[in-house]
Amino acid sequence: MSPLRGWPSFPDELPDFDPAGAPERPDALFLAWLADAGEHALAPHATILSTVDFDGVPDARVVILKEVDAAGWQVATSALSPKGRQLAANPRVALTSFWPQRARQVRIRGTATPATDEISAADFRERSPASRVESLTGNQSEVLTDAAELARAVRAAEHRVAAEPDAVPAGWTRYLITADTVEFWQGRHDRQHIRLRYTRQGTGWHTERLWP
Ligand SMILES: Cc1cc2nc3c(=O)[nH]c(=O)nc-3n(C[C@H](O)[C@H](O)[C@H](O)COP(=O)(O)O)c2cc1C
Repeated sequence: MSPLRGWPSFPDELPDFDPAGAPERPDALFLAWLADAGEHALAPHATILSTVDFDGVPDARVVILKEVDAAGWQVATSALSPKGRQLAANPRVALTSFWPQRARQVRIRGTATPATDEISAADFRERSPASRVESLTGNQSEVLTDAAELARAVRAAEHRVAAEPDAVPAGWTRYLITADTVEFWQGRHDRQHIRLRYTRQGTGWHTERLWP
């Protein structure tokens, strides 16, 4: 038997989820689950952003959620990065959050829209100096052939952050992800997992249960 089968997926104690009592809006339920996850997990606001590349092939990576409200889910990245270029060509995305300590998954499908330059710049300036250095270092996801070149670029970025604390790298962008569907999955040990999907309908949301 594969040794991978031995690992437990979820803790013994799982939270309950009553879809009948779920809020009318998915952002409200997401925020409630996020707050709950924050009491049990590191980085509950880390989520997987899936995009589609120029050949129609899916791509995915972890990003941090910056804001969630009735408008949607916000993330930030460089528009010059692979994912940024993919978003410019095809704004259709998915977000997937997974909180194993609570046996909860949320799947969002929607569209990403870049925020204004002012909002994106403000996002960047709120970041810690270390993460500003990281972004100002640039060349994200390019092939690194010489580690010394990275060290030089990091030093240059550190000098820049110290000399120009308001500097914003070209392309830094906040994206608002407007959801079309949001599905909440609550795992259960009896495998009768509880799934509730919200689908946008006019100005409101339609909800339906899904089979496990
Ligand atoms: C916990 C965690 C949080 C991350 N947060 C972000 C983020 O908010 N924005 C970002 O651009 N990359 C973030 N990254 C890095 C991305 O996963 C990815 O490596 C990078 O953005 C390059 O992706 P791309 O080549 O698809 O553009 C994070 C990675 C981890 C593991």
